[in-house]
Amino acid sequence: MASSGFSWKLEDHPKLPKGKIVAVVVLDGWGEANPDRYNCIHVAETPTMDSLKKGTPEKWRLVRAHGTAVGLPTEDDMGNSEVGHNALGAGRIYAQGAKLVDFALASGKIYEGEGFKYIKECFDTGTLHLIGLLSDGGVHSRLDQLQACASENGAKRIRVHILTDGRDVLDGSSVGFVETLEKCLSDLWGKGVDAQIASGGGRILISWYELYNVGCFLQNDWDVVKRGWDAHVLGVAPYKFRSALEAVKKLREELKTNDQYLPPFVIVDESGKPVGPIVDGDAVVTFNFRADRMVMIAKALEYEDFDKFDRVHFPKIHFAGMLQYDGELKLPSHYLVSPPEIERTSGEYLVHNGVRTFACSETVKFGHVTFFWNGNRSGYFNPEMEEYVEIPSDSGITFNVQPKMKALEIAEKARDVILDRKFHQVRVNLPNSDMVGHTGDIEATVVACKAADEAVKGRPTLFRPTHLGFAVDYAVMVIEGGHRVVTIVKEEMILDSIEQVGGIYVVTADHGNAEDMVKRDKAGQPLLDKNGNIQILTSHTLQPVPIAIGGPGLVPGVRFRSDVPDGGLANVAATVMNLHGFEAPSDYEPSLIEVVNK
Ligand SMILES: O=C(O)[C@H](O)COP(=O)(O)O
Ligand SMILES: [Mn+2]
Ligand SMILES: [Mn+2]
Repeated sequence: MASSGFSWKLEDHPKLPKGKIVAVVVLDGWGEANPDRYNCIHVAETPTMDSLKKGTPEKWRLVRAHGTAVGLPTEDDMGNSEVGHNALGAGRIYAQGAKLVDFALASGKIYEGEGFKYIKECFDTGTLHLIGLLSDGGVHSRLDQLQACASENGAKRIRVHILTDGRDVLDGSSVGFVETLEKCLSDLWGKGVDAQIASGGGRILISWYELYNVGCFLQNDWDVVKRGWDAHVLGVAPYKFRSALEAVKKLREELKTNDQYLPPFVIVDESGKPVGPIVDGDAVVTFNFRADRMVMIAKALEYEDFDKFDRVHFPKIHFAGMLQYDGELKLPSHYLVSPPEIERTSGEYLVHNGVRTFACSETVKFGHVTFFWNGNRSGYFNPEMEEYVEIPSDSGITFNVQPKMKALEIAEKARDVILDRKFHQVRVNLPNSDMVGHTGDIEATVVACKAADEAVKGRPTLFRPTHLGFAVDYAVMVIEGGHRVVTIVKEEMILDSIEQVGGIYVVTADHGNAEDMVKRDKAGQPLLDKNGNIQILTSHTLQPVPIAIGGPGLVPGVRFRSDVPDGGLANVAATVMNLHGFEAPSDYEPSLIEVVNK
């Protein structure tokens, strides 16, 4: 590094001071869209975010959070947490997994790589198994890429193990995807390839997150992965069908469940035998390009020593990921396409320049605000300068049941850390609008948006005198009618504490979700299904997201520039570096702010 003249040292910003406490708040799945009844952010009471918007255009603006602005193939690609947090933290736009796989397939390079050669060694005598999310959502995987991988690769026997989506795509779309895939596999029969779907189940029931290990408490649901293992690898599941189409149709109808939550099933032959368990000598490819829902199953498929659950049988296979999912762990060790090499992220620079950083979210978004933020890198850059805290998420429920999730706990943690003044950057992700938006429950999503908004700033709450013991520091006594005494306890949250320490805040989001909960036609009108019901949109959106800056530590004259109208999430890193008193590296996307004389 030194010989190339590279240095981690950042230039001082000519006008902005160092040492301010900067709160960076990411509202997950919080976009800006026209106000109507399906815009849960609009319907919810969100006084904090509404008041920030009043700072338009100097202190509040919109930034692009989808498509090419975050390294996705086209402008029809919605944003997602991985690419959104990558852009926020890395300050540059990297071609992301979806795009890299497209390139590799189009150029044929995928078949020349080490990963493909490795799995090909099994093709003469073994089966090629493809495991992943059956979807055209483009967030974790894409159906057209799966089809391309299944076709003309030289394998003589192929078994596909599907996870049905219903989250990045409409619920019920699994049926059409299975039809398309079955057609593609039956075309292969014509070419002498024995190809069929062998097992499946809903993505939430058999694939789960790994949350990246920084030595904190990790809450991974290995039972969920075991259900996937049993179905895909052992061929054991509570439901058996002769075809995948029958499976998804019947399970949806009979259990009244949706694609996300279909129980595990296996496909059996006429004698009731599973058609595609994974056995010694087989090749396995997990075809998701995105890591988080594949890392745990990848560990189970790869590690000789494994104690998370009883695998019953650990077949000797050649296993490759579509991408390498964790560069630190080198997991999997074989992969078809190299992942984006995201380096010199803002987090790493800031730590090298003396900025102490704290990051926090609850389990379901903890990896987003750490691993994804840091360019898909697990662990600390410097444990002496950083602390990452994971608040355990509720488990075993869908988040519409508890839409407030852990927003308050995350905000309280951030508040305490800000008031402690030990860290310069306090970064949080508030998951509510995204996680509850994904359930498609509009009423619960409204509650979720309100909860996230309250966590950003704080809320006044009425308590009777008997409750005076609680948070009394922030209490205000109010005399009503000369008799009744009511105590208004101000629950202080992130922006209040920034106010107290003279700090700065940056409030933004990683992509849209809760601001639009209905599928629309080209004119923007809600689409109805054949029964006249609106089609609920559980996915992210193509909408831009807000970014607001403020706080007493902001030098007068700081405002959003007007010459970066197309600014996107990747412009946020340079902005935050400026607010810490540094110029961003020259190859970063430009900062969104300027300082004018006041
Ligand atoms: O995995 C999921 O939950 C969704 O497909 C994407 O959501 P995220 O990008 O917000 O994590
Ligand atoms: Mn997200
Ligand atoms: Mn999401």
